[in-house]
Amino acid sequence: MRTVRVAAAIIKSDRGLLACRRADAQGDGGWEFPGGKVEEGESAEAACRREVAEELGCRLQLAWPYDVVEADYPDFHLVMDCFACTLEPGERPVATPGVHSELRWVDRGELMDVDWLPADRTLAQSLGMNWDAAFGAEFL
Ligand SMILES: Nc1nc2c([nH]c(=O)n2[C@H]2C[C@H](O)[C@@H](COP(=O)(O)OP(=O)(O)OP(=O)(O)O)O2)c(=O)[nH]1
Repeated sequence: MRTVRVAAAIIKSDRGLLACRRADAQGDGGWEFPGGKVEEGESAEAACRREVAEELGCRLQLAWPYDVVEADYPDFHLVMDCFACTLEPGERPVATPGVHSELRWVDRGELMDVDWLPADRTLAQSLGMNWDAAFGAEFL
């Protein structure tokens, strides 16, 4: 099966983690962490920073490798490099029409209330369990 390599940004602010609702051709889609496909010859971190700039119009400050998530979808195998990120001071994400229909900051206790894409559910669970380790002051 075809493998699709994706990089995703788990962006933390004092309001929680940024969840983005995909604007699919059929309308509103599932919720995801912003990101997209890694291009030929590009590092996953560079792809993560590029996609956040393109889709949300803002710059990441930190981008630490958090996990690599794999999932089998009906038509492809997903390998997704996920980074624990912060925004450069003063940056504010704005949804690009046609890419995301809605943005939402999700706090630790709300992580499992979100209708995540299938690959993101276990990731969200792991983020809830490892919140302090991933986003503690000593880490970020
Ligand atoms: N960005 C992102 N994609 C995810 C997540 N979870 C998940 O299953 N995916 C899947 C959905 C898509 O099939 C694929 C990413 O493709 P994409 O459409 O965002 O990539 P892209 O921005 O480069 O899009 P394109 O221009 O090539 O269409 O990975 C996630 O948390 N973030």
